[in-house]
Amino acid sequence: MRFDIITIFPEYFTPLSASLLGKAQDRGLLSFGVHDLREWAYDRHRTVDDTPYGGGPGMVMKPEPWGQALDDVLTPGARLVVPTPSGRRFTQKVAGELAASPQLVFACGRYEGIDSRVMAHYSSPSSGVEVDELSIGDYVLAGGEVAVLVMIEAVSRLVPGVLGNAESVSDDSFAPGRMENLVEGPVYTKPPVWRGLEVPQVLTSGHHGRIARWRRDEALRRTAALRPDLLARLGREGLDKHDRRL
Ligand SMILES: N#Cc1c(-c2ccc3cc[nH]c3c2)n[nH]c1N
Repeated sequence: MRFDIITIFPEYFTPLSASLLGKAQDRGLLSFGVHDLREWAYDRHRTVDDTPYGGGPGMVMKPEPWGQALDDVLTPGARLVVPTPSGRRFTQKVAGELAASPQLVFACGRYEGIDSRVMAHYSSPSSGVEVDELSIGDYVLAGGEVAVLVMIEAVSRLVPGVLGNAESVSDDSFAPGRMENLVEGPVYTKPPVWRGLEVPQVLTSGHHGRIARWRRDEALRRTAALRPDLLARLGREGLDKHDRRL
């Protein structure tokens, strides 16, 4: 899977060569291209912003450099992802959708955002590109770079082979299927007792059925306590007969 990022702050993306993502690149599972938008700003000062039409505070990113950059970077079948506080919520389900794309191109806005004609241009059916304006949450950042790091990490770990055999995405919080609309329960490792606190006995019982049941019960309890909004979404069809006993 190919990720391309267009930004005026390429240095934000040096972490991509670290840890999980670095190893996945070395194994040829993922590839990244980080591009400085100013390479497509041809005036002497490499200008990428200007004052907003209609007045108002701040600056808006000019369409011309973005058009040149995206024309060069996008390939057929790519998805263009534009982080914005006004976008569709980025969720585990959306991450799964994006993970199916051969190429994701991320447009990192700054200032008051990117001239809206850029998204309109690439949203037209003739462009052959799918455009997703996405938000990682209801708070305001200074630009799209941090949001892109979040999305890349969430999407990359869903690409087959990126996670080791020991790790699984199917039991993740929010994972489609049995964990959709649920958060994970508590986790434990050695020592069996720490500062007087013991590991729940069921986890050392070796009884896999009981362990699976306990984990689901704990996931339901934690979801009810921490994310009742998700539990409401789960609805009765998402609960099995045992769950309803809780
Ligand atoms: N995704 C996302 C965002 C942003 C965001 C994204 C792009 C720009 C460009 C200028 N300011 C931005 C804020 N703020 N909060 C979110 N959840």
